[in-house]
Amino acid sequence: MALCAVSTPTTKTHLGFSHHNHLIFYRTSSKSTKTTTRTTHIACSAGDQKTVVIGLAADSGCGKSTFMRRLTSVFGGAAEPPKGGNPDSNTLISDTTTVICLDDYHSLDRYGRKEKGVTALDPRANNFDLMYEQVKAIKEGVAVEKPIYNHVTGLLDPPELIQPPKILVIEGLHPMYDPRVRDLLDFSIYLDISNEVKFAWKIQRDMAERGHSLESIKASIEARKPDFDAYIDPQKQYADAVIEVLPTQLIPDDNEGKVLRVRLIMKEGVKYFSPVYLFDEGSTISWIPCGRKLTCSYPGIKFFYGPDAYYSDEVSLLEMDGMFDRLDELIYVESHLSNLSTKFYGEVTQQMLKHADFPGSNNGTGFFQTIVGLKIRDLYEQIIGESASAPLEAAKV
Ligand SMILES: Nc1ncnc2c1ncn2[C@@H]1O[C@H](COP(=O)(O)OP(=O)(O)OP(=O)(O)O)[C@@H](O)[C@H]1O
Ligand SMILES: O=C(CO)[C@H](O)[C@H](O)COP(=O)(O)O
Repeated sequence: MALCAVSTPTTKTHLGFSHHNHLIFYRTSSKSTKTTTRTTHIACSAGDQKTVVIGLAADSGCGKSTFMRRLTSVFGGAAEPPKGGNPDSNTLISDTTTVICLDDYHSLDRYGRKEKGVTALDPRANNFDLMYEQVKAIKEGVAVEKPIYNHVTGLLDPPELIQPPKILVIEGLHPMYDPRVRDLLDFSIYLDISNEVKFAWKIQRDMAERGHSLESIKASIEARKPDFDAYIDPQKQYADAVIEVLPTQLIPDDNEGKVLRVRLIMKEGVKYFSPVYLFDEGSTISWIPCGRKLTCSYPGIKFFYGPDAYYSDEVSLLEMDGMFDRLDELIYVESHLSNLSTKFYGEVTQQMLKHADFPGSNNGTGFFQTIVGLKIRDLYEQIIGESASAPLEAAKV
């Protein structure tokens, strides 16, 4: 029997069951907008299957949801909000994965933040103790009652029960900010969207789809920038993979943001993760695949691959500038990449075709997100394979 710590942010006390049917005792407390936690230590049995924890960091509106849809699709099955739960829940559950949004750990609601003059990006508006306790509990196979931040009302709603899944993805502003939470991650990704591109995407969504004015979009980006620079951006140094999205270099002075230069930065020496390479591992290669086998209209497509340094780490860099004209021809590019962790020839292309309507499907954002999704599946299978063989090895000794 292990000693389990379960922390929740409400005043209810009740009993529940983990997905392995172990009895769990929840004891909780809260103050309206500033959440306090009470931790109850109880005897409980941790699950026999480990939950693999993945962190995905990015600013708001930078493609986290789209990435999550691509990732869960790699594992099969649709991701849905918890059945019969709060319609404004931010959680998505599929057979294999549960994606929780770290906005749920805002300790100050919209009104509390306004009163105190802090943004949601400020660590003071977030409860890292609770985030740590709950991610740790889930990793150990124990269900938790996680708060819900309601984006419609701007308030904290009553919590929802989260059962330990095979893969837990924690996505949001701060998955790598707190060292305790960071240490729980089996793999981490940072979506690094340059200011120019972020602005173009925000205009596309918030102006075209949500009726905001250009001035209000500019003002909101400017207002978030100091805290973004101070608390969000530095997390990329800890990421195992970074997807960096920049304006194209193929069109001089382009400011439309339609053609993108996307860089997949993959840390070397990460357990269970071997970087993807183009043609020849470790060499430096510039490749223009346009011609007989790949249709390219203006401004074309350019790939780059090579070793590089990122902060103090050795990395492999794979870069794609430009747009695909025909997704079915992507197989030509795929066949020149190695270490993709696909299960059959053409799996990346198949995934891309399956989600051709998702944002970024005709450029490196969708392509690299799909590749990272496959690498995460591979990492998960290696971890599970290793923990399944560990008891056998121990028995042999
Ligand atoms: N790869 C992409 N290419 C072009 N546009 C994109 C891409 N990814 C995202 N976008 C744009 O950004 C918007 C937000 O994307 P998404 O919902 O995936 O981001 P998010 O980080 O989950 O946002 P939020 O945190 O605000 O919920 C999309 O509606 C789309 O307009
Ligand atoms: O940065 C964000 C992460 O999604 C949001 O701005 C933050 O969660 C606050 O949300 P809202 O604007 O709905 O109060």
